[in-house]
Amino acid sequence: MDRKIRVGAVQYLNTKPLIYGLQQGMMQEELDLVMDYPANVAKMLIEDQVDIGLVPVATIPKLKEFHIVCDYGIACDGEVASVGLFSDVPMEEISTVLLDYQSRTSVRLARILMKEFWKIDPEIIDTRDDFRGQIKGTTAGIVIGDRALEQRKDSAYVFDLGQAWKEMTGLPFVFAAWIANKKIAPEFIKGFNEANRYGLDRLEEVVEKYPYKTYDLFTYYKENIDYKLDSKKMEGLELYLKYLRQFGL
Ligand SMILES: C=C(O[C@@H]1C=C(C(=O)O)C=C[C@H]1O)C(=O)O
Repeated sequence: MDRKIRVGAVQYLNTKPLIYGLQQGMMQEELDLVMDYPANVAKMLIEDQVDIGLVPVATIPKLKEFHIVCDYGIACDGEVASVGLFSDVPMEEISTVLLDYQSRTSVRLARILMKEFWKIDPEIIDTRDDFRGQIKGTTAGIVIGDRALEQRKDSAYVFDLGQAWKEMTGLPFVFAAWIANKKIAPEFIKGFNEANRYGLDRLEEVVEKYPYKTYDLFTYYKENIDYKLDSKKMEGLELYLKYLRQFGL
């Protein structure tokens, strides 16, 4: 390709280590970076406004062509901390669940867990804009990203979706991966992997650059988010995609 590759990334804290190298100037001749929340990055990739996006994996079935172009993504093996079902009341008293408009993967994961694992059948409502103020009484909500790290302080009950998936399946879970909607040159992929690794190898610098008081970022980056997309993660991803087909999600 003789133009720059257009890359869409997510504006959450969990993405900072992956794009730190790019933001330090790596690959600046080869790519342009735009940032948005996950559902919008998915839309950009589907509509070909970007060539590669850090997109929710629930986008995969919506693409005519897809290639996972990086060894790193947003995944977990157990508690993820930033994706939860937040509630004032115990699980069995929840009447309504609001679904985060910024998410494509976790909202579908929540539907799977409610049916197969938690065995609850509340009213489910899609949201369009900030809805966190409505999480009260028997109305619970699925919240993702930095807003979920904040919501942990506001809700009496936090049901972690990474933890629930692990308990149900014994597997890790992949939320988002760098996915291209067309073939990308191997030299670009090699450089892109190195750029992703740059920040992961320098977490102290990343944390220093983006200080955050609400949640300990070392815990988040080292114990909650698990960035390497190894074969066990791919097994978790395959199983999730199978559930999406089974439930028509
Ligand atoms: C773990 C997270 O994964 C995110 C969850 C996504 C989704 O639900 O669609 C998409 C991208 C990821 O950034 C998070 O942001 O908290």
